[in-house]
Amino acid sequence: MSEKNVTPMLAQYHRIKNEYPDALVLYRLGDFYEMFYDDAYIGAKDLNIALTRKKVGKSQYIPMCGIPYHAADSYISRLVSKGHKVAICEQLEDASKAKGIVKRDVIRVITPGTYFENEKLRSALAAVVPAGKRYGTAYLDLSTGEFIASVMDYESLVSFIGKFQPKEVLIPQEADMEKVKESFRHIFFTPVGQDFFSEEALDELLKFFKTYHYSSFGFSSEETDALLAASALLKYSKITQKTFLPFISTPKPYREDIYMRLDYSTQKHLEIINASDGNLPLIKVLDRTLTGMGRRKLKFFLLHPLKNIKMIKQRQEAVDELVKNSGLREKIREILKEIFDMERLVSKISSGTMSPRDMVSLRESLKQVKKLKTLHSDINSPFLKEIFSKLEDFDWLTEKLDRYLEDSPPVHLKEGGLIKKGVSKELDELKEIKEKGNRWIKDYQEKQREETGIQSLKVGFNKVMGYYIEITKPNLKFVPPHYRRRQTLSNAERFITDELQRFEEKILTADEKIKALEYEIFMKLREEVAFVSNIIVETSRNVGIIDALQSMAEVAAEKGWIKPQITEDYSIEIKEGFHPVISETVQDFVPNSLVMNEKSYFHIITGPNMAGKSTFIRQSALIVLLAQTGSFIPAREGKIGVVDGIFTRIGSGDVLSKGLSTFMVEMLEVANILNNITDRSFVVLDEVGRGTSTYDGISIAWAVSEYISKEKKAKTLFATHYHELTKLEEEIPGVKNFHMHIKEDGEEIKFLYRVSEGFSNKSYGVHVAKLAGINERIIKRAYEILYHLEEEQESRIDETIINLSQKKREYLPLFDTVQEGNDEYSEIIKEIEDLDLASITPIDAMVFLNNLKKRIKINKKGGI
Ligand SMILES: Nc1ncnc2c1ncn2[C@@H]1O[C@H](COP(=O)(O)OP(=O)(O)OP(=O)(O)O)[C@@H](O)[C@H]1O
Repeated sequence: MSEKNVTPMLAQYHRIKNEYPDALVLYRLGDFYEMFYDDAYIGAKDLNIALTRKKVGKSQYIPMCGIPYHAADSYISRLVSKGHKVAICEQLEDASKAKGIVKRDVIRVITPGTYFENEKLRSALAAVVPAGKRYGTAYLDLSTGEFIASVMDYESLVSFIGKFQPKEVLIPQEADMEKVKESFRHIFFTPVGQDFFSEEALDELLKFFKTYHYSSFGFSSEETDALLAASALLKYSKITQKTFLPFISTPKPYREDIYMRLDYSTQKHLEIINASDGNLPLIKVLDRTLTGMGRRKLKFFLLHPLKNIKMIKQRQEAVDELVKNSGLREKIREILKEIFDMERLVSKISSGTMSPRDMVSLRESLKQVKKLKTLHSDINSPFLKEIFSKLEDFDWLTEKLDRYLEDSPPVHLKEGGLIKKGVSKELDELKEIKEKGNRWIKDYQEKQREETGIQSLKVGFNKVMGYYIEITKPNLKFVPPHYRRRQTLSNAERFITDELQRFEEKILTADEKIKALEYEIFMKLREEVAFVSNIIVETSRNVGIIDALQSMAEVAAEKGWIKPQITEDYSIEIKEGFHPVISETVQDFVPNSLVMNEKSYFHIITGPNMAGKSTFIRQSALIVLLAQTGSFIPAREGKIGVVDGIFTRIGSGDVLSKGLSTFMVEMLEVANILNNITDRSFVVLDEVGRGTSTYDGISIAWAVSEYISKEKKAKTLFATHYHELTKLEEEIPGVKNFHMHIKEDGEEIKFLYRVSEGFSNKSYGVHVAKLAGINERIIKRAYEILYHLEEEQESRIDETIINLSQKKREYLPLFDTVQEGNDEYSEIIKEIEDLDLASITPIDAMVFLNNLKKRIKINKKGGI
């Protein structure tokens, strides 16, 4: 259709759509939001609604689909969760009063990361900008105003995104972020122009927070890339929110150096926040929080265990006091129950979505905070005391809100019924007029009858005429001169007086005026609250900390967990520890102990399938993790030498990215562990090498164990079915063998779930197959094959290992064949020397190695 031929409405639509080519435009038409053209096809398909057509000329039609205005929220969230941007195009004037086409424009663009008011979607935004070998990274949650930024390496970036799980990540258009995208297929990556990450955007950020220099946020000059990412987030939020931006805290530096390393695969393997089918995640067992702020804080604590011993002890003391003083804990819990999600409420203030009911919720929450504050004097632990003392008193505000706001106002702002009597004289008068309108008319009628002596005089009302005084024809001679004629009927005449007219004006407009005036007063009140939103948010975050700490205490008290001793030592000692999650569901869970020190730090754990190996190694990692969050631990006694990170390689897990085999993922994770561990790390390996042939698997498992135990000396628990590995104990002093105890009774075996010293050289895999119900004949045949294989294999592998152990191990035997002095040799050595291990990613390391191997092969053949 040519531009000339389009209807005015369609011309308006095209103008708007041209401004938002990458968004689905929801065009408001009466009670519907309509989508046209390609948007209609997408909308109809993704929302599973009917695709219709709209007549736009004499005989022309365009594709259309629509959603009802009153149910728009659920449709929009479905579109957004599929990764669409949605531009909401509203009518900006009353259609009945508009001359010509109704004015319309986009009032907001909703994207996966900015739909902050939709609780189900849990929208949050991040931005990443490459900065040399590192990344400027920022995160903004518009529903709470939380805003953090940092500069980090690739591994930390992946871990950061894994912890915060933003729904949408802004990246510079030209940046190659394929690797990150591969790891997070459920997150939407939105490329934006370089201007989002520019000096100008940074200036805008500083202006927005009314400061001249970023140092006032606590950032150093080395962290400007973090601020560029933060600037992109602010710019994007402003552009998408258009009119109302929710409350945003000043950006705060995210200091990863105070937290232990917890990479993304470890977060997943340990099932801290989410668990695979049917399992409970750790947080479900630990969550006794009573507020939204507390829930978020607890999640943060669990994903950010501390490294700093002083900070751990501070938190521990707080939890300890709350465990011991159950009266205090109960008082705190009673108060917390009455506190709403203040952070979320405050964020609504500046976005204009705060309803009068929200305001009442905020008022009631602030009153509870005051109650909480009074408990300050009952507290001894310095950390907890400090947090309580930071709670602000909002008496002036709650008193004002009490005076102003009705106790149960309606949800909608423009319905009236929000403001109490005594706030505004004008409002009170208006309300009185409205309330007393009928009474006044009766009185007025009485007064007129008396004054005129006409007993049949009536004061009436109709929509066309308004108020009138009706006098029958015979009485017309008694009508006083100030009555003005309005209408003549067959047997009566209708009049109006100045007084009645004034009343009419008042009463007819009173209702509208009341609503408008109440709205105005409410908006002023909201502005006042907005003015102190920073302090309210600060207070509500402290409420969150109190809630998270009491939750830890509640769990510890209820389950009889103990306070571990936290030390600077290398050693870890856990007496009778149990798995915090599995022990909840398994009856008679068998506790197990773990002692690791300089003499025994690499534990190889063997044992049959189903004997409890995985459970034991995971429980140990979880206990260390819990201890370093400041929590109590599920054990009889515990002494934890602080670790700098927990690294796990467990099971096949879910495949990080499509296109990579399970074995490749396994090796990537192992490579990451080997690159990043130190002697202070805690490593958990479950069946490394399982995903390939037995010989390859054993060789890799052997070499990895040797490297970790000899070179890195990281405390490691390695569960394996490769019994050959138990020979490492003879070679490396810190390596010790353990096995899962079982009881054999003829053909039957019984799992005791007890970890004992020494090794077990049987897998009982066929036995487990039998337990699973596999046909007796197949089981018999499997035993036959097994005996045969065992005899053959044992002699071969043993021989190899004995030979190997007598030979000095070289980690780069590949170069034996490349002669020194050879150019290729020097080049290869130089490339290895130049390689920055701290910044190379596992996948790049694999590619690099592969390349070297190829070149060496060629060299061997006499090539080059
Ligand atoms: N300490 C324990 N006390 C009681 N039951 C336990 C204990 N540890 C494990 N179990 C039970 O045994 C089951 C199997 O445990 P787990 O997966 O740890 O065995 P595994 O040795 O790692 O097996 P596989 O080698 O086949 O992976 C658990 O799901 C649990 O029901």
